[in-house]
Amino acid sequence: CVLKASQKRRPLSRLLEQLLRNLEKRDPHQFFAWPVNDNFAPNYSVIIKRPMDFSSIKQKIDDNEYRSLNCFISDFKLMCNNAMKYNKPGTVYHKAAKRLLHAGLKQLTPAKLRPLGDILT
Ligand SMILES: COc1ccc(OC)c(-c2cc(C(C)=O)n3cccnc23)c1
Repeated sequence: CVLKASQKRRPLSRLLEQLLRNLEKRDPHQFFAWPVNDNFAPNYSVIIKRPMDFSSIKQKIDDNEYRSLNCFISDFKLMCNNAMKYNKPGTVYHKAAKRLLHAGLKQLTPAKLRPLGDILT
């Protein structure tokens, strides 16, 4: 069937959704799935000025807020760096963030992205 204009996803959005799904697989405990709650993380909103999580990234994709792949990658790095800033080294969250950042950036190298064609140009 022919998709209505409203159902057509922009090529960049379709790519970012695919990349997001692959990144989420590297967060098996879903520590990064939702915004961190101050009730579980004392003073989180005081220490972390720009919170970020996978659900917020998904919302930004759906709202067409990402104008480029680099903006998407910046939010992914922000999310991981927030966790490495708030949580002390050696904690489960700091270690999970470090692993996620490392694994995620390996998925986002030009060599890995090139097969996706000139969608990025
Ligand atoms: C233990 O189960 C959960 C469930 C959801 C969480 O964040 C969405 C977190 C969580 C995630 C984080 C992060 C990412 O810093 N965190 C920091 C302190 C206390 N809890 C958390 C933990």
